[in-house]
Amino acid sequence: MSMAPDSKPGAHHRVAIAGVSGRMGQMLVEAVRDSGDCRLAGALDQASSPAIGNDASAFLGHASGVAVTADPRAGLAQAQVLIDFTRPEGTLAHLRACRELGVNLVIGTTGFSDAQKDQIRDAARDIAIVMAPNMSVGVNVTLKLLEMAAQALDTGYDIEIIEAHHRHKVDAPSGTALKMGEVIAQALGRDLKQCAVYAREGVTGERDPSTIGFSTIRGGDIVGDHTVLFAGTGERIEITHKSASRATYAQGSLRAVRFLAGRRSGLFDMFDVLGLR
Ligand SMILES: NC(=O)C1=CN([C@@H]2O[C@H](COP(=O)(O)OP(=O)(O)OC[C@H]3O[C@@H](n4cnc5c(N)ncnc54)[C@H](OP(=O)(O)O)[C@@H]3O)[C@@H](O)[C@H]2O)C=CC1
Ligand SMILES: O=C(O)C1=N[C@H](C(=O)O)C[C@H](O)C1
Repeated sequence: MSMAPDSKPGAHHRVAIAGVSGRMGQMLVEAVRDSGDCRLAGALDQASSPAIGNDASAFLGHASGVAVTADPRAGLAQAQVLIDFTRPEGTLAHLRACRELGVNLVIGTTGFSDAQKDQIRDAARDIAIVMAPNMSVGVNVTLKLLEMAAQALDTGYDIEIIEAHHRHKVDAPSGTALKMGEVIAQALGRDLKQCAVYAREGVTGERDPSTIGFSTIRGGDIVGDHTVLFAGTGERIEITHKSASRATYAQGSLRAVRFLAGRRSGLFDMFDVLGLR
């Protein structure tokens, strides 16, 4: 296996990655390695991870010269920006370290509570953050399509959001499905907290037309499928996005890194990064 250290003298975005041995972490290491303008500058994982102390790119048969550490200060020391795809409690620990050290943050993690989101909003007074439950261009364009569809189909259409993911996913519904619900609810002047229906069982009664329903499928290695169904009388419209590879999330994350360069504070999402607002 060839292990040539990666020097990239011209690269100017110094990127640390949290959850570096995870599905997204590994995809991000590869995307950074293959990019012309980013360089791996730190690699974080849990103290219990067998990867601690190893080179972060070893799984690619390549040496980045960056060892995986569980110490956020060590992992962030050389970084301008951290990309975090972990779990909410991990992201919040990294957020505190980023705030102390003035390191910007790209958050892909999903499953935050409202209180946890408030902590992120507060930290964005001191550092610049891009946070989005889905970094792919396709999903963010789909969100815009949903906004338009919801406005045009505001009466007479029942709205159901169906998502499918791999067997390892721990949160439900997916962050993307919830975001789709929020976008649709906002377009219709509804509050998702009041109108979301997350489960149905037994004698449910007839469907309340003001609700937005969610269905979750978990199985195998499904990367991520989302469908929004607008079911009317005599017709139905389905808007579907299917991910076949996590590379799209990684590429979107690198676009977020470039967007954050030179920004000192503020909370942004992929609509800002992609100019879709
Ligand atoms: N925004 C987007 O575009 C996308 C978002 N996601 C989200 O990203 C997150 C990660 O997904 P995925 O990569 O599939 O998950 P994985 O479980 O494959 O990876 C998570 C990584 O984070 C580490 N980790 C877990 N808990 C903590 C913690 N408390 N502190 C620090 N590190 C921790 C894990 O370590 P260990 O293995 O040792 O537990 C692992 O290295 C999920 O919330 C998912 O929904 C996923 C894809 C796209
Ligand atoms: O856990 C995943 O895999 C994914 N999570 C994100 C979500 O919860 O929406 C994005 C994508 O669907 C993959």
